[in-house]
Amino acid sequence: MAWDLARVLAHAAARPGKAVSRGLAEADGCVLGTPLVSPGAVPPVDRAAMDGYAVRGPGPWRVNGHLEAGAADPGTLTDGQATGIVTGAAIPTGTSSVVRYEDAVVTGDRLEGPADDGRHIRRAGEECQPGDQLLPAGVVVGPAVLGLAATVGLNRLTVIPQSTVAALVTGDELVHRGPSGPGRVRDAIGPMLPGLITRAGAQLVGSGVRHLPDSLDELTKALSEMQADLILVSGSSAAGPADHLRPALSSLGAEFVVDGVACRPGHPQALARLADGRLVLGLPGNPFAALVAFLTLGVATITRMRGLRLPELGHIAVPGGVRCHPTSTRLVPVRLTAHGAVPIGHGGSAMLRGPAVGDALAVVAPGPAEAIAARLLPLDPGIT
Ligand SMILES: Nc1nc2c(c(=O)[nH]1)N[C@H]1C(S)=C(S)[C@@H](COP(=O)(O)OP(=O)(O)OC[C@H]3O[C@@H](n4cnc5c(N)ncnc54)[C@H](O)[C@@H]3O)O[C@H]1N2
Ligand code: MOO
Repeated sequence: MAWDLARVLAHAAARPGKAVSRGLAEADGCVLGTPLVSPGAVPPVDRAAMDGYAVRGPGPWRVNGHLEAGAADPGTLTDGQATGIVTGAAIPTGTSSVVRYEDAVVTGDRLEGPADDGRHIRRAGEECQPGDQLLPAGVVVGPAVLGLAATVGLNRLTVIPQSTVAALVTGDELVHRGPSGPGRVRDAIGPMLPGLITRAGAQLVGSGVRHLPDSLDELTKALSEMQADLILVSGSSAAGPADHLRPALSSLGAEFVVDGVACRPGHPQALARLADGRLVLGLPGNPFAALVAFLTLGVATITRMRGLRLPELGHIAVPGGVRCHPTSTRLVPVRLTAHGAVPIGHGGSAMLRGPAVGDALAVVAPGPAEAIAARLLPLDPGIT
């Protein structure tokens, strides 16, 4: 299956989560399920934009007191009156201007200074009016959205919650500390998965990445038991005697959405749906191939679960050219420069050196010779 089609099918196969109401702190990283509408005006009243004196009419003025930031009733000024005020405090009724401390000349209770009408005043409703739609549904909730929600007085947001992802790393040869050696391969996929899952906008469930031996029974049991919207399984995607993913999926009656992708690396990746709707993503055991598979099918499914559209990938020039594969899409680690993308090598399917120093992957369409342009797939799935 062509790489682009596999991505689209993976996106279409996932179900968007149902919108729920969440407190602001718990809504971080979720997607707005309904538009963010301001219940009131912001600011609710006219406020001082600078520390100084609220004044009325032309100077000089007589200073009659000082307003604290939390003063509930700022009172009223008459012509020729001034009151000390702090940034953000409600201004007294009748205020025509605020004179900054650094512009003020104070002699006893007499104040002089520049006072253009309306200067240094934040008007009520200047940021928004009651009922204004500030953000549409489908926006990812980040720090600024949380701050905005609080500014307009909201305590909760309606959001599509993060989807849940479980991660299984298989392989009898894998070790999790120290170097590789004869009969030992250091697990390089397990350490990548939590960050990839979180950056993609999902939540790793269980007690983190789970390690399984090459056993059909154990894999089948784990797949039938793990409660998550998406289950990642690395290292049993090919056709060898220890590659149990496809037999396990068959025994569970799973239906394949994608069964192999025409891309290099990562061609054995697969996505299947279990009878109860949970999705299972097979990540090839070669570490760069596993990363490519997560960025291809994993990100597409999580994107849909978040209620988001599959982002279009932008095009970039590859001025030095990059070799095409005749029938498969190539995913090539590149550095981004002012002139375009530059392949950086070390992009073999068992290597992570290229992607670790790269800024992105160039998506090189199949073709007979060399490409001088490609699309860009972010290596950080949090970047769209
Ligand atoms: N007869 C075929 N053999 C292979 C094919 C094929 O189509 N037909 N495809 C090759 C490609 S391409 C890939 S990629 C791998 C996929 O293999 P599996 O997903 O079954 O994974 P393994 O066989 O267990 O491992 C392959 C390779 O990767 C190393 N590995 C596995 N897990 C990890 C890990 N967590 N960290 C680091 N390295 C890992 C493992 O030791 C093997 O060297 O199959 C090819 N063969
Ligand atoms: O295509 Mo495999 O997925 O190269 O390593």
